[in-house]
Amino acid sequence: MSPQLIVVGAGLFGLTVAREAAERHGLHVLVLDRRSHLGGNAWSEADPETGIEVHRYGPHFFHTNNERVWTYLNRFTAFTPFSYRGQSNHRGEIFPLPVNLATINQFYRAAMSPDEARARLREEASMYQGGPATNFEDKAISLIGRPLYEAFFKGYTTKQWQTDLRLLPAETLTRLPIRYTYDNRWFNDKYQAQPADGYAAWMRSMADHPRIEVRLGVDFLSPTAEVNRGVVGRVPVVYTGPVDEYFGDAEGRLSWRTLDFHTEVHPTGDFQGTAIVNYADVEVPWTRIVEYRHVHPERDYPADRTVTVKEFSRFADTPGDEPYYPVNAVEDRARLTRYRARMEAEPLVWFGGRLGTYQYLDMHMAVAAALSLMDNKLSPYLQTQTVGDPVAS
Ligand SMILES: O=c1ccn([C@@H]2O[C@H](COP(=O)(O)OP(=O)(O)O[C@H]3O[C@@H]([C@H](O)CO)[C@H](O)[C@H]3O)[C@@H](O)[C@H]2O)c(=O)[nH]1
Repeated sequence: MSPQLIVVGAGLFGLTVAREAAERHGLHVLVLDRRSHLGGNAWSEADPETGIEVHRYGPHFFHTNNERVWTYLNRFTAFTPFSYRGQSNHRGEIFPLPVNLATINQFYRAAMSPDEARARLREEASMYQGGPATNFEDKAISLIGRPLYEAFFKGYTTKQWQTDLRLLPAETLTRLPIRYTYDNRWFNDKYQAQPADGYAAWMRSMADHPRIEVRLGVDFLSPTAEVNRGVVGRVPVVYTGPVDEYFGDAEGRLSWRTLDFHTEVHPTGDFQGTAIVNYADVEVPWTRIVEYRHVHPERDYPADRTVTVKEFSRFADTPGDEPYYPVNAVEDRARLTRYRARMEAEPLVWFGGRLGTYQYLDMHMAVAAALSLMDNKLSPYLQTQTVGDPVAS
């Protein structure tokens, strides 16, 4: 096949673009990924000892309000309903999260009504006397007051980000709802579900098209790769790898958090009774324990064994570290502005996805952004151009 579009990165953004280009425009699309599997960080596989599906790069819970994204993805996988409900271990006691009426009442040893709880948190929050709350700490204190912030957010976020919490953006906090009901679903979205046959099957189904060729283990940025950046300017490229790496760190390294995982198999059918328990206190070195069997209660998993994964967060500063979370501290934002100018000037290259745009994208956001790139930029371009100069395959 002679590629007419090259997609670098086989994550959800890249696969959506590839599929759309193949279907809408009949293009031959070459998808490259330096990893040995599809799906980016959404990849999952069966634990060899128990058969339980484990998300290799940490838990992925699909959720969206976007009808178009939901309808689109249902072409590639069936979904089973799954609403993630959070729990947090604070000083040896389990509290429901995100902060809701049960959390507030348990924390204050009270039986407040929704109105009473609102009034109580308003009173706590009124202690905040600063200016506009634009950073994580100020935002948290101005919303829920210092006691709840210090119990459930300060220690956890310090462990997760290891950055001064006054330098983290407020949006990191506002990913989580605060509710005055007993609802502890993590997300508000209309659709909350898991791919019925797992993430690997979903990703393979997206890539399964006669005009899409996938080559794994190919690093587009390596000059010795069989297809590499030498094609830039001749063939349209959608690049979803790290943007700073693409430009040789010319504007400085963007900071990322990475995760280390500690997997254990236990001789019991249920280790913690739920999919995730967060550990709020800074003295506990891990951020959370994930027990994957609870993500698929409908499956026939072993009754006498279960697998858990402890997560530890740190800066991605060693070669080979996987970038997970853009830290997005003040100096990162300045660097990103300069990278954006370079991205604009790069001929025939469209940047996308979490790594390519340095954005904290959930799965549905990656798909929506890919569809939007097709609608607003790539499709208009492809309709007016003769796509030529196929690269040797
Ligand atoms: O106990 C907690 C939990 C969270 N925070 C802070 O809130 C930030 C946002 O939380 P969240 O988006 O859930 O967490 P994370 O960034 O780790 O996202 C990963 O988790 C899943 C999913 O959200 C379920 O957990 C998602 O798919 C992943 O990207 C968080 O960064 C903390 O700063 C807290 O303080 N205490």
